[in-house]
Amino acid sequence: MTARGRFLSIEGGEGVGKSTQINALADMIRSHGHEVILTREPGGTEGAEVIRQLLLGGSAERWAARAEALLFAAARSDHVERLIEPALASGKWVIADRFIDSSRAYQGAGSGLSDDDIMTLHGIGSRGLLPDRTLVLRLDPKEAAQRAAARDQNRPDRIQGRAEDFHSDVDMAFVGYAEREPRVRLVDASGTAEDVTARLVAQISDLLVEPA
Ligand SMILES: Nc1ncnc2c1ncn2[C@@H]1O[C@H](COP(=O)(O)OP(=O)(O)OP(=O)(O)O)[C@@H](O)[C@H]1O
Ligand SMILES: Cc1cn([C@H]2C[C@H](O)[C@@H](COP(=O)(O)O)O2)c(=O)[nH]c1=O
Repeated sequence: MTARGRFLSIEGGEGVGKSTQINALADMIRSHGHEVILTREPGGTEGAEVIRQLLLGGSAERWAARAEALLFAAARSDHVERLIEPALASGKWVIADRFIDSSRAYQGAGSGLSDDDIMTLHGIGSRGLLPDRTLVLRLDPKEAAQRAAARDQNRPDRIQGRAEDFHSDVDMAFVGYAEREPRVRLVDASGTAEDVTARLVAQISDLLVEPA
């Protein structure tokens, strides 16, 4: 019987380097003999990518907080059922650029829904699937904002463009998860990309047993 693959998520605020790091992390895991699938949220499947456009485009007021949370949960449900679960069942590793902890931090802590409500939606949509390990990249907010602004030529998406207080609540929520939940690890995202990759690898080394 094929051993189930491992599921990792990379989390954190805007511009901290998540998308940059998942490729380097995947290369390192592949060098240990594992097949790795990279994916992102919202998105990862055809339907979820359509929902991504609905969520990230349009005016700041396009969605009320509860509708927004439901749309993220719907996108995640399709992503889990059609991509993540089949990949894990066939022994592949999956690395997701954001997962449920983004909903807890952005729609929960940032937008006022309770953690219980977010997790109830996750229970219905995705049978409560949690990553084996969640790596939260943290960077000084000014440096992260500069990185994101340079990348996006100062055109933030609907959620990225929210107030500083919102993003600070999101960041503190991630810190709280790491304090209470052993699967969640904080990783310093300052320095070179290579420095950051080394810190990420150190946080998953216990999972990296070579396949038989
Ligand atoms: N260690 C680093 N040092 C300097 N610049 C970096 C570093 N890592 C990533 N960057 C640059 O910072 C910008 C943001 O990085 P990236 O897109 O990986 O962040 P992200 O966390 O995925 O952002 P978002 O959540 O907003 O999509 C990119 O232009 C990237 O090239
Ligand atoms: C999964 C998820 C994401 N978000 C927010 C966080 C970001 O502002 C965008 C995604 O953009 P990225 O460039 O791909 O990081 O969506 C959220 O609010 N809730 C979620 O569950």
